[in-house]
Amino acid sequence: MSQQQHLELLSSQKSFGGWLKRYQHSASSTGTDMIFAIYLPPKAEREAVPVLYWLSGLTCNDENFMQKAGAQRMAAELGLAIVCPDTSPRGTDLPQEHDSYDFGSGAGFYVNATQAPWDQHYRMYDYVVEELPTLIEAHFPVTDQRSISGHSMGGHGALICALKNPGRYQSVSAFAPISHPTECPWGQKAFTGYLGEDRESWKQWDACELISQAQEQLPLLVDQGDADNFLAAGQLKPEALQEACDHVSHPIVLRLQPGYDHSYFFIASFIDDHLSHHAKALKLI
Ligand SMILES: N[C@@H](CCC(=O)N[C@@H](CSC=O)C(=O)NCC(=O)O)C(=O)O
Repeated sequence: MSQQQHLELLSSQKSFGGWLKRYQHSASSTGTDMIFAIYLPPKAEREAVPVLYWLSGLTCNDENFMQKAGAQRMAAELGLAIVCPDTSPRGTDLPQEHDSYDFGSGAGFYVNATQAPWDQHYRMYDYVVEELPTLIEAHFPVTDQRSISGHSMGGHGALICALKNPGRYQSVSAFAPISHPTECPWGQKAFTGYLGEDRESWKQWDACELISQAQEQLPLLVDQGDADNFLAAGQLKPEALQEACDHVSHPIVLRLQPGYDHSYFFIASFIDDHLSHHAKALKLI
């Protein structure tokens, strides 16, 4: 099992007194090798620390957030580890897998595919919710206190992972999440490919649908730039998330940030607020 798993260290860099490391391992959920990045704050040299899981968006891998969000300084101060998985299995060569940026490689959507040939490998939900935390908690000086956040496709991933797993995360937040994937072009393309034509089956992977059945009301923190081109294109639909929350009185703070786009410049501008949100829930401050 995971305790015996071999982790191959790919790189290691000191950062704000802690360490940023990248590892590769053989993942049973995806049946492929997977790479993840982990930032361990200085405090982890003395005691176990909680973990924030960050799920990135379309076209990303484990590196985008660690290189662009500027989260390490505050994570070091707080004593918070950060783990970034990849956004899809790699190393497979399924039909059309590498043809578009919004489906297949780099676009796993954090679901468990049910449709061939994707169902053999595209099981990113199981990977990020179960396999990766089990591995992280067995190999690193971390506690079982977890939070989750993400951007765009990864914001969708963070929301559904928290909503589907009451008690597993202490807090959740998202930047420009794909809030209502069953009703936007990105989500409809991905869900048709991974989950098939039965739209009823899609609902278990849609945050707006899951809100109404939530057994735990973790307060949602969501930031959205109002100059985000994907907002204008109808891919993100934060208003649907707000409406779904209002309908069942689910707590949400949805902030429309004037002038900000969809990029990591936007994420870097507000990452400290999100880290504070998680640190409070994790009782670090
Ligand atoms: N290439 C595409 C857009 C790709 C893009 O913007 N990806 C975002 C996430 S979008 C939703 O999941 C991203 O995070 N990119 C990586 C980065 O480091 O910025 C196009 O051209 O439209």
